[in-house]
Amino acid sequence: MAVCLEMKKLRKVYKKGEIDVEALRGIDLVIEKGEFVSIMGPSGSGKTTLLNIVGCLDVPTSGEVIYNETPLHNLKENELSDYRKNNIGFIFQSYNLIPVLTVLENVELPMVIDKSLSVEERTERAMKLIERVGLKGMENRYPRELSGGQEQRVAIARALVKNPLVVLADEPTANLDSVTAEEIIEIMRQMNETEGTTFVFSTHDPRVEKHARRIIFLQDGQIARDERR
Ligand SMILES: Nc1ncnc2c1ncn2[C@@H]1O[C@H](COP(=O)(O)OP(=O)(O)OP(=O)(O)O)[C@@H](O)[C@H]1O
Repeated sequence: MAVCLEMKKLRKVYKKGEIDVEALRGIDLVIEKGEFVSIMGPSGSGKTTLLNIVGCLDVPTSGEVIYNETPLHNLKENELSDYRKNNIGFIFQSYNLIPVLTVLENVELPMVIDKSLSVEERTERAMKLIERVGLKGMENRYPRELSGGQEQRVAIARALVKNPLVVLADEPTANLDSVTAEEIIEIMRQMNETEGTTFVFSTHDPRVEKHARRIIFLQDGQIARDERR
């Protein structure tokens, strides 16, 4: 299997006044292409910090993140932001859709700055994903006209629209009821199987856990267990 993403001796220390908070204390982890990985652990164990660093939204205090043989620490700030836009899809617990844009426009958004695609190609690709996440016929609705589960489906379509190397999801089901939470994970799983997209998501939720193929348990900023199923 080809390596998608590698973390080497990752450390993150937050300064809180006089106090240093060690959020990550030496994470070594290899994630292969096509994996479906859940990061679990108690509140404060470092899940969000880890996803933020892997997603180029924050930088580690020390250690390395290497994507597909690209070491992120060699990139300048603007290069890092380009790398993120082109290679990483995000799904957030609060969906983060743009309220004044329709479902179709939200899904098209990551492609708008990409001049290599025509308007027709963008629309076609977005519509295909909207259908794949089960929202055909809802493309002209606004986020306020959708349920939480439907909003998260839009977010999944948006995260996938540029064929990213990896999709990172920080507690994607935190605001959903249990049936909807399982549906959302099931859609992510189908995308993982059919498109081969690598997914890394954090969760507290045991209902979600059972769908993961690999579970990394964090405890106090370290990997306590790494289970494959
Ligand atoms: N910006 C920050 N400044 C200072 N400390 C922070 C900051 N962000 C996180 N921390 C601390 O780092 C540690 C790890 O936090 P993190 O949010 O990564 O944990 P988590 O596992 O995602 O928690 P939760 O499940 O509650 O979201 C915690 O002790 C937290 O208080």
